Parts: sequence; C-alpha cells; structure tokens
Amino acid sequence: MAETDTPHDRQVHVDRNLALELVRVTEAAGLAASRWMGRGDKNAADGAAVEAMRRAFDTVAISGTVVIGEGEMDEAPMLYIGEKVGLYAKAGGGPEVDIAVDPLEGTTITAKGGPNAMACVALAQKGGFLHAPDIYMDKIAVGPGLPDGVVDLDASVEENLRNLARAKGRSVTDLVVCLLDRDRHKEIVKRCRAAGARIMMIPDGDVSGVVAVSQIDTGVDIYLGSGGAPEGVLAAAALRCIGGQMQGRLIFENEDQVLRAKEMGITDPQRVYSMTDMARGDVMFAATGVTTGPMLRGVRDFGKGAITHSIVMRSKSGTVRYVEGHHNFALKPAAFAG
Ligand SMILES: O=P(O)(O)OC[C@H]1O[C@](O)(COP(=O)(O)O)[C@@H](O)[C@@H]1O
Repeated sequence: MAETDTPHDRQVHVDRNLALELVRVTEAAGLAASRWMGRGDKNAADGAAVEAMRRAFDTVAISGTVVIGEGEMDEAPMLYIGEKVGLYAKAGGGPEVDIAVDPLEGTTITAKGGPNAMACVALAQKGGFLHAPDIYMDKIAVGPGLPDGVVDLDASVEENLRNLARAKGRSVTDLVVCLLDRDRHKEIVKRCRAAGARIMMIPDGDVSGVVAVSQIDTGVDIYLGSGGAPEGVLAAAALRCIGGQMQGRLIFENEDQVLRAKEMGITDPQRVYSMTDMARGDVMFAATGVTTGPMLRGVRDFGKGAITHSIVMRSKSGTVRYVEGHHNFALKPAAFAG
C-alpha cells in the first residue's frame, strides 16, 4: 500500500482476510517449538517459538502493534507489548491492526511432551483487544446456541450449572466442567461434584480449555476458573470467531497490579468483561498444534519435513478453516530451526 493512504483506506484494507496470512506465523512458531518437545526446557521451547513467530510476522502485510505479548519492552526482547510487527511496521502503510500473541501456549506441556500445546495469534482492528496485564483472570465460558447470559461470573457455581443444564435441556449430572488442575480450584471442583457435574481437569493451556466449550466432540459444556488474563483475551478472540459466550474478571493480588492495570487503561478493577469487551470488531484467530490435543494435531516430523495442523477463523464471516501444512525443510530450513 502507498504511504499516502489515508486512515480510512487502511481500515478498508483490513477487510482482506488476513487470518489466512496469520497461519504462516503460527505454523512457524509451532514448528520451532516442536523441536523442543519433551526436552525438559520450557524456556528454550518458548524462546524458539517467539523467535520464529517474530520472524514470520515480517512477511505479513500489516502494520501491527502487539497489545498482548511476551511482556514489557524491558522484559522481553521480542513480541513485547507495544512492539510494531509486520511487513509495513517500519515503512508505514498497510492495515493498522492490533495483535495478541501467545507463541507457545503450554510451555510446560511442551517441555514434558504432554498434550495440547499450541502457537496462537489473534488480530483485530486498532483498539479491538482489552489490554490485559499479565495477571490472573476469572473465566467462565459456554458454547454457542444458548440464551444470552445463561451463565454469569457473579452467579454461584450451582446456579450456573442449573441454568446451563436447563438451557441445554439436560440435567446437571450430564454436564462436564473443564478447568485447570490447580489447588486454587479445589472449592469449585468440590461444588461442581456436589452438584452432580463431572470434571475434566487440564494440566495447562486454558485457551484450548475455553475453546473446547464450542467444540461438540470435546464433551465440555462449561469452562470455569482462573488462568492468565492474556490467555483470556486470546480465548475470547477465538470464541468470537467460533461462537459461544465468555466473561472474564481480572484478579488483582496487590496495589502494584492495580496501578499497572490503570496505566494500561483499566479503571474499574471489579469490572466483568464480556467476550466482546475483550475482543471487539472484526477479529481473526489462528493457532497451530505443537502437541496433539482435541482441537489440533501436533507437529509430525518426517525427517525431510513436517506436517502441521492449524485452525484459522474470522468473526466477521464465522468461517472456521482447518489447514494442514506440509513443510519441506530442504527448501525452507531457516524458518524451522529450533
Ligand atoms: O500455571 P498458572 O499459574 O495457573 O497459570 C495458568 C496459565 O498457564 C497456562 O496453563 C500455560 O501457560 P504457559 O504457556 O506460559 O506455560 C495458561 O494456559 C494459563 O492461562
């Protein structure tokens, strides 16, 4: 795009389906991270994913700003909050978009060779994402086709389960609740079980945990509990595309976190964010499996190359695409070095 393009022109150009370009970014991160699968070094796995993702962004025809990233500029060498990424980042021009990244969602999973690690990216028009600080967020999510507000973060666990069961025409004993296997969730687990619901605990990776509510074959009816706030925004972006409902509320552990959030534009620490508050407008989401989970297959390395499995989706059209990439290391070795 010419440098003389007006902001209006740039907005119009966002209309292209950039999601299809994003998948190359998650593929690169997924491939790089997969080289560290089971090697017991989560930082190396994360570092490889970050570097590959950062490099791949240079080929995407956007002028992007990272709003959910790897940390502040002084804590992260790449993909830090505020970093400009994309082919047009330095030269100017191109659609101006905000970017949310989690180059490796499930660093510990990858280090242990466990299931369900993936590389994720979401894209929105400027101002489309909640600028969530790196603290915890309370989350609740259910799948599509249910009445608005069927579950609520302010309602009790029992009430949410009852309302959800009624809306689904089922009984609470039919429901499956997904949550992270953490001590802090003991009370929720106890109350869900006492109400008769079944529990599916995941060791890590609550982006895919939340997305599981929208996928019929996972058997998950509701996601509950706390996890990373940045992951909450990515999950909201994915649910905006695939359908479902989600709410999130930031959990502040000290005054510093409240101040930090204020600097990021969060004035009401108690606010319950809807899915659309967290990811507004035309949102695109892409993820590539690093290790196999219910949504995506992991990277399959066959020596001279590898096969990746990715999901690409866009809220505007509601189209969900699964992309299988066959990568030839002889032709593109640098992108896959890990
Ligand atoms: O492990 P904690 O502190 O409960 O944090 C939960 C967060 O960690 C994860 O399970 C994995 O995060 P990493 O990819 O950074 O390892 C997220 O999916 C989740 O939001």
